[in-house]
Amino acid sequence: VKLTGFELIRVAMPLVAPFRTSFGVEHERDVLMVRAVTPDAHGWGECVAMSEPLYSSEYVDGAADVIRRFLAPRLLAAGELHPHQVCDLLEPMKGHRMAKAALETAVLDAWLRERGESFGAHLGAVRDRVPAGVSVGIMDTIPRLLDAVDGYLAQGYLRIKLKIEPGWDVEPVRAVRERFGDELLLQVDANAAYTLADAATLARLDAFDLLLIEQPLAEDDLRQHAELARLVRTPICLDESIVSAKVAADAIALRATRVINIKPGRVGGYLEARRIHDLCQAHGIPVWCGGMLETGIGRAANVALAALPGFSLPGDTSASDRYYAQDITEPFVLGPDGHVEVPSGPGIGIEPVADVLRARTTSSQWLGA
Ligand SMILES: O=C(O)CCC(=O)N[C@@H](C(=O)O)c1ccccc1
Repeated sequence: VKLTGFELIRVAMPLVAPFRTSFGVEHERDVLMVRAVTPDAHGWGECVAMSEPLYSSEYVDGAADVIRRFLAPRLLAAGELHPHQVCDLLEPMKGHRMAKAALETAVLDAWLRERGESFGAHLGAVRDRVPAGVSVGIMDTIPRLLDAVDGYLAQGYLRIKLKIEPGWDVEPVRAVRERFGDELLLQVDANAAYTLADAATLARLDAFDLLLIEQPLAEDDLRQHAELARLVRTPICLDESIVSAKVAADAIALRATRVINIKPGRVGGYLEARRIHDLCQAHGIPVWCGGMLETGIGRAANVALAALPGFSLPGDTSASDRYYAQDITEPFVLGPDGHVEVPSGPGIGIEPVADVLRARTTSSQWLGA
């Protein structure tokens, strides 16, 4: 593609309800969107960085700054470039994977729209709809948690993921398992809130036939997760730790993980996400698509990724109304079978609704070639 420039757009996205995890409560997302413009098309990328560096070291103002000052100029200086060259062009700049992912996705989306090829087709999707799981935050009381889970199951979600943290783990999980029965696909996400000293507590979760325990220990605790995996029967799934295919290979070799949550923003983009998918398939490691409360822009690309053959577990590819009363795009909805449809149009196959984007935009900046 021949890039004429990038537009950085910040949008304010109020959440339908506060979303509480082990690192805090979110009421609104301040989302950085990247629009890549070429003479014949434009493409979209959503940066998944949060407002504060709580999930990882990245945060939305930092992502905008590193794109403005260091990353976009390199791509604009390249003139003509293939989307598959973006990660090599940006490699000299260390880290900032969520910022890089947004740029690569926008360039890839523009290139695909020019060619009339869908994101799913390009990545190797084998399905036109994917099973939807839902992430349930930490609640004030167990009755409130049970009501929330009941509501999501009534909407048709096929898998429940419960956020846990020390003090909110065994009892809430027991209550959900007892209330909704043994058939319910149930997993937990600790967001790195535990240490090896908590192994006995985490082992008590083995009683509830969970699909997996997600990221119980710190992001850089690969060896410790391998040790925990010998003390706990439930499969360990890594999220924050898996920042690249290289680290995924180490985690698999160390037996630190038996399932991997793939988040394109965390690993630097959808092309690296596909490399991790391919690596995991080679090792018989199931993967699923994680979520970062994306708007319909990021959601569209995630749903396409979740349609690849190795994505054998429902992902956090919920409907738009899980987080937003009004999405920036036409909303993703849950079908009667608890699945979400993979967009089939060129590129990510969806566009922001112009007047919603305008109404939600808090700032925009043009970075010209
Ligand atoms: O459904 C979604 O998009 C969110 C799923 C979810 O729980 N995301 C968690 C996570 O740790 O995976 C998260 C929430 C907020 C910020 C970062 C991460």
